Amino acid sequence: MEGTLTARDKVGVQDFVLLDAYTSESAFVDNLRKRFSENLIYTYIGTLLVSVNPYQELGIYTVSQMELYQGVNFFELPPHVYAIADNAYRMMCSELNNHFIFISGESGAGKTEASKKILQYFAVTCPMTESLQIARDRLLLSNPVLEAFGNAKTLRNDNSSRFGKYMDIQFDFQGVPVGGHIISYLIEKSRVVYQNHGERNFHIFYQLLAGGDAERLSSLGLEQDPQLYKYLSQGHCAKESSINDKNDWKTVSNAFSVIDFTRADLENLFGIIASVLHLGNICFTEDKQGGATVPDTHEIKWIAKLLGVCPSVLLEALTHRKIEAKTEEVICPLTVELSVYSRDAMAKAVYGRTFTWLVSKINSSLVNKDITQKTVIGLLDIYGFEVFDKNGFEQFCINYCNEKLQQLLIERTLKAEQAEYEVEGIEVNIGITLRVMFSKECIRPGPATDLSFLEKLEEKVGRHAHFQTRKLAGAKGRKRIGWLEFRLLHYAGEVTYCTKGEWPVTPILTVLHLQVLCRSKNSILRECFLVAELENRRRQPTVGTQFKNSLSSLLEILISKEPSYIRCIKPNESKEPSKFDDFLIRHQIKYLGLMEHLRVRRAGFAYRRKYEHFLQRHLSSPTLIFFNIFIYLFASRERERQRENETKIFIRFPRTLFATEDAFEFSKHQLVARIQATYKGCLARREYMRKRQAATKLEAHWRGALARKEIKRRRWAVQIIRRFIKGFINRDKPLCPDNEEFVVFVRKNYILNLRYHVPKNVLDKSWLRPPGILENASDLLRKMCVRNLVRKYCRGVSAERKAMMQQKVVTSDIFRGKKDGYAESLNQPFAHSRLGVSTSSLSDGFLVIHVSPEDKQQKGDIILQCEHIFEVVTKLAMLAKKECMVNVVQGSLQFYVSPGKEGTIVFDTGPEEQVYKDKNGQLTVVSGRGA
Ligand SMILES: Nc1ncnc2c1ncn2[C@@H]1O[C@H](COP(=O)(O)OP(=O)(O)OP(=O)(O)O)[C@@H](O)[C@H]1O
Repeated sequence: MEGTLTARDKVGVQDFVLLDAYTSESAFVDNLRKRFSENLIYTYIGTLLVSVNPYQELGIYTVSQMELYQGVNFFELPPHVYAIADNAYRMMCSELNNHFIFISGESGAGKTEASKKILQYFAVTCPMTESLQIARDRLLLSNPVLEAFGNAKTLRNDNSSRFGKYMDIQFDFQGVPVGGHIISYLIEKSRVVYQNHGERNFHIFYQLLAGGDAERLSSLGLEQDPQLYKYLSQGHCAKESSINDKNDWKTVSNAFSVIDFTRADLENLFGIIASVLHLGNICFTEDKQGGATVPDTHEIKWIAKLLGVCPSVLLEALTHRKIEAKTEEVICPLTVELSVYSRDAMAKAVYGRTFTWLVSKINSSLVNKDITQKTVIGLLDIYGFEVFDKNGFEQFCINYCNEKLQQLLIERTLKAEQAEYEVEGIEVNIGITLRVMFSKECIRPGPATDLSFLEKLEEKVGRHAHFQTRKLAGAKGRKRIGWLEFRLLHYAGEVTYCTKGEWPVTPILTVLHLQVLCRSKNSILRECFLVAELENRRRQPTVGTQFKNSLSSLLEILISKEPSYIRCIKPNESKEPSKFDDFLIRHQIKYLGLMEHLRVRRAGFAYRRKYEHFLQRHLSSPTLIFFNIFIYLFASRERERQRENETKIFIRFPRTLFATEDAFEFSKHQLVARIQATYKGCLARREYMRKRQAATKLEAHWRGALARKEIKRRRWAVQIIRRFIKGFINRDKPLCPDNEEFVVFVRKNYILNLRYHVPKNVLDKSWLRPPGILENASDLLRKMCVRNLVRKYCRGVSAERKAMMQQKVVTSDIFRGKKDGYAESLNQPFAHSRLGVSTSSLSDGFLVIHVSPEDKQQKGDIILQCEHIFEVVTKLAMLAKKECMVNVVQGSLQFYVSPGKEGTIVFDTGPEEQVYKDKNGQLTVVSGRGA
């Protein structure tokens, strides 16, 4: 309903219950038309689905569509056949009860398609185990086989189901489809022998001829051309462009292999199909006695071969009949006309029972061997109400069935409605009169002639208000009813039935037929025609009684289940897409009882929802304001209707609901924003909490790891310290495990420290104090160090300095302790230059002793003259260990008189030796010329 409300302005209303003019058929049709023109073929009447055949593919049956509807509240999405299927399935799963979906409508309205869509929906959306896929495939593939044998092209539908079908899909407690069961109703056997112009026989005949290979056809004595067979060519449309028999044959052959048909089954089955075709081609001529005879027994032979019967017995069964008197039996020949009737009767019976066998064979392949099967959903695809120009026994049965089913619907729906209103404390006066039209006399075996049958009817049900014959009708109605007709007023309208010919009040099979068929070698036929039937022939129920019985058991099946309804409507007779024939649709609306149904739904209130659902949808702040007003209005208007156990809100006028809905629409954006914000907030909060938790966890882990590391470190430190202390305590002991580490550490440490404290020069006597255990080593090291320093020092001493030092040693030997000032002199280096001796190269006896003039007070160099200059100079040099200090100059030599003042001695040779000082103070020494 909510989905309905959303889209109501766009294309009509999606639920007829929301129509203002709900009593107007025109408004109903208008709404249907409006939606149909937009390809919206589905509309609800409450929970009933109205479907208009679109006659085109609309793309609304995709897997994504199925997923869309899966598990969604019925009213949340636009009407769809999937919504009905899903609703039934969910209810079945949650309440563990049985359901059925009743699909009705006239031929071509789309019932079979709807049931196929539902089956596909279950196949796709239900949970599935691998082993149960076979059951699912069989369920799906039973359809093409049933359609091949039970469907035919009619003027109204190229693939018209010519039988009613009820299919149970069985589910286990988990909602997995585990099996199925099919019940067929009233296959249209007359089609086997006769088709109207433009119609065909059952598809299987054409499929076999078109798709069967040459070998198979020849083994069945068949030709490919369907025109050669009388039973296939009466409708003059054996070949139909919209039907691909060859392809369909492939599908059916494949389906046969999936649903457990053995080779022998297929041989027998196609033997029967071929026999029916051969039967149709048997021609009778009149013999001299007026009896029927068969001039060409070609067909008889083939039938006898295929069915495994005796040809002469078969021939006799077709051309004779047995008259059973009290004591004797007489075989009488039939006329040509009766032989044709007999032949057709046999063909119909053979095909009809073979179809029943086929259904039971399919059922045995669908059977669920698992006894845990829990619930079922039934699909009832049954012919809708039929009103033709000429209505016979079949229409009577179909309409009887529809009447019964309508009765069931009314009982279930109305009672449910009424019960709901009562529970909710609301009074309803629906005013529906159930029209039970059929009494058992209508279909009771009666006399053989059509007229006497009618008279019997008049006698039994003549007083019934809804029954009329020409005799019973007043002067006005008389003209409209024929002598052999009767008229019934069904819930969907008047139908006039003709009793001529088609009312099989007695069994149509003769004893001779049964005798042939019971003894057939074809195992299918033997299963279909039991010998026991021959013996109990008189007690066999008529077709009508059989149908009535099967209908009663169907009703029993249905009564125990929860119903859902789909009403299919055919938009036009020409099978064209987008063509909406008002007249035709009105007619269907009428006989499908849709207006009646709508009236019932609207008799009380257009809208009823549980309070919580209603509030859930509308209780947002902007709508709340409106809602409050609305509640006030509602409460004041309906106050008298309040009862104690109210659980639902009922709104009578759609406009009130729409106004609420408009307010809802108006506030939708705000709502969406708020929902979005709340949702995002919720997501963000969740994310934040997640991160926070993660961070806390991470932090805890990290801290734990750090703490563990710290503990490890401390433990290690404690061990080290302990070992250190132990080592310290045992440090003086010989090297042992207790002190080894400590000693190594101390050594290492001492040596490392020592690096920074080694003496820098030979005079530095400092030394790092060693620990006790290292005293020896330290001593050795110190010595090595000193030696090293000394060596280094010695290497660094120049020869000059060495000489000076040697001189100092001599000085020491001479003066130490003997002469004052010696100690002070120690620091004063001896200058090399402080003492030098110079002589001239000439023969004079002069020598100059150079003394360094550092002190200004002191005198300068000493000039000496001696006789033994060579000896003096040599001894001086030797004394001073300074041979090199003797300087022998030529010409002149400089000397220091006093610091800063120099003098010069000029040496020269002359005739005589002389020493003189000139005016400048310059001293000149002249030595005599050598010899
Ligand atoms: N929902 C749909 N979408 C498209 N085409 C459809 C739909 N329903 C029916 N049709 C078309 O209409 C044709 C007739 O439908 P279908 O055979 O289901 O009718 P029916 O009511 O079962 O008729 P009958 O009572 O004769 O068996 C289908 O072959 C198909 O072409």
